[in-house]
Amino acid sequence: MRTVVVTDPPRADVGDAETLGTFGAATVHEALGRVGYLGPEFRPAWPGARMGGTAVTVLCWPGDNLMIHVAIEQCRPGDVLVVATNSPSTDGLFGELFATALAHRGVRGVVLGCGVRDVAELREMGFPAWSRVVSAQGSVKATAGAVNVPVVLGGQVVHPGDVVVGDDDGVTVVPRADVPRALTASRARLDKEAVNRAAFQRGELGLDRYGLRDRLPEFGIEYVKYEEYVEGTP
Ligand SMILES: O=C([O-])CC(=O)C(=O)O
Ligand SMILES: [Mg+2]
Repeated sequence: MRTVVVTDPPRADVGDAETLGTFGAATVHEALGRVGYLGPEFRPAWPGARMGGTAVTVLCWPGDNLMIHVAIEQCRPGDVLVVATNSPSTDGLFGELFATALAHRGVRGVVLGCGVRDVAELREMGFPAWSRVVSAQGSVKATAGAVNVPVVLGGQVVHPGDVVVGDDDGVTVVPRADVPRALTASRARLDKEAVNRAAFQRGELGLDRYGLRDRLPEFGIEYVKYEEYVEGTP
């Protein structure tokens, strides 16, 4: 690995990233074809956190947040800091002091493959943060890593400039080239869900609405009266 800091990488439109943030992690993930989700391990540090921004990526050594200090200078308004470690770590590499510096630069949030700390302060500040764990474990500032190189988090490759969407459901990453498709497909999905929601509010069933009732035999699903079921049960 080269200990490089890549400056000014191309990034997705920050307005588009913000819009995808309002759509949410689940909608964007579904709209793209059920891809890009970092998985259920990535949890918000406080409930209600929501954001969409463009990735500034950081590769740190476990227990060492030197490269976060280096990365902050590279962050521009509308960015999201995405922190990976080059071997698994639960240490609390990031807290409210880093968040203060990022908020000053107009950064919309942070996603950490390791731990976060100062959760109460992050909640009070309203600074969005997602991580695998909460951990008070402190860090050193000793080892070089990289900034704005591709990193892997939750099995997904995150390139600098990709869109990162986070909410209570977790985090979804959208490759920069897929942003136009994500916007169109997410809007279509939200419109479709609005129509379905209205139908469910009227009492319609998904079984009928989605044409599933006629397909029940195909799934091998049969209806059996309770008495028959009990009699047939050994
Ligand atoms: O300083 C650290 O190592 C992380 C932290 O707690 C903060 O950013 O407030
Ligand atoms: Mg702290």
